[in-house]
Amino acid sequence: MGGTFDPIHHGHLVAASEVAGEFDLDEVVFVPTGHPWQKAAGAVSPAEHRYLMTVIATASNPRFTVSRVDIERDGPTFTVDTLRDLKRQRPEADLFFITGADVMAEILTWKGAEELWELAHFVGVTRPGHDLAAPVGSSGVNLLEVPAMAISSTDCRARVAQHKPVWYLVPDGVVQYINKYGLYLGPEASAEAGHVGAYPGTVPVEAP
Ligand SMILES: Nc1ncnc2c1ncn2[C@@H]1O[C@H](COP(=O)(O)OP(=O)(O)OP(=O)(O)O)[C@@H](O)[C@H]1O
Ligand SMILES: O=C(O)c1ccc[n+]([C@@H]2O[C@H](COP(=O)([O-])O)[C@@H](O)[C@H]2O)c1
Repeated sequence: MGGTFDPIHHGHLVAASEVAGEFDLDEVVFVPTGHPWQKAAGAVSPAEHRYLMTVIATASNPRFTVSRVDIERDGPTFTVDTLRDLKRQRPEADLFFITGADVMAEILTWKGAEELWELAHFVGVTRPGHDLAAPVGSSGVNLLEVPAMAISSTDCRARVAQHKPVWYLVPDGVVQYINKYGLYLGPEASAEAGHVGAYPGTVPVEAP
């Protein structure tokens, strides 16, 4: 499952768990993006924070792992590269790529979209507020209804910035990580609050 995970939340985890159960997957690899070029013109937290929050969130599930392939590759993150890297690392694996309905609707705009269907089975899951459909011209795409989790990373970031709780929207360890590093407060509020490790700023998203 690829994502920016800024931060990872229970919508991601429920989607991954449901797909793993439905398709009897041996492993779900969470792949935090390096440079998510289609994210809104704003900014994305440093990859190491997003990676570590993903590790914390998935640590208790023996079938969940986290890959650094996208954060270690320079340049914009393209799923065609992600899938090739994962296939190189696991030549015997039958790959599935999990997306929510919003992302499924965008796949035809991705780099090398026409090749993607041969590299993995795509599984689109329902997400509140979005219609779920297989992209025109795709092949081998599965659609799955999962328990509705009206949670987004955007909303979690906004809640933290407004000093509202994110308990139970994200795993407890992720709440504590966000507080420890003063994420999503903005650099000034974070420094004033004297958080461990100065807030390292944000990384502008660059289009390819
Ligand atoms: N609540 C949810 N239910 C189902 N799928 C989800 C949910 N939230 C995210 N996803 C899916 O998880 C993947 C990674 O999403 P991402 O990390 O961009 O989270 P997000 O909540 O959409 O973030 P943001 O609000 O910053 O855009 C995408 O395929 C997305 O569709
Ligand atoms: O390959 C692309 O061009 C492409 C464009 C946008 C998003 N993706 C992938 O879609 C997944 C979800 O991305 P995001 O930005 O919604 O967190 C993640 O794995 C991204 O790398 C991929």
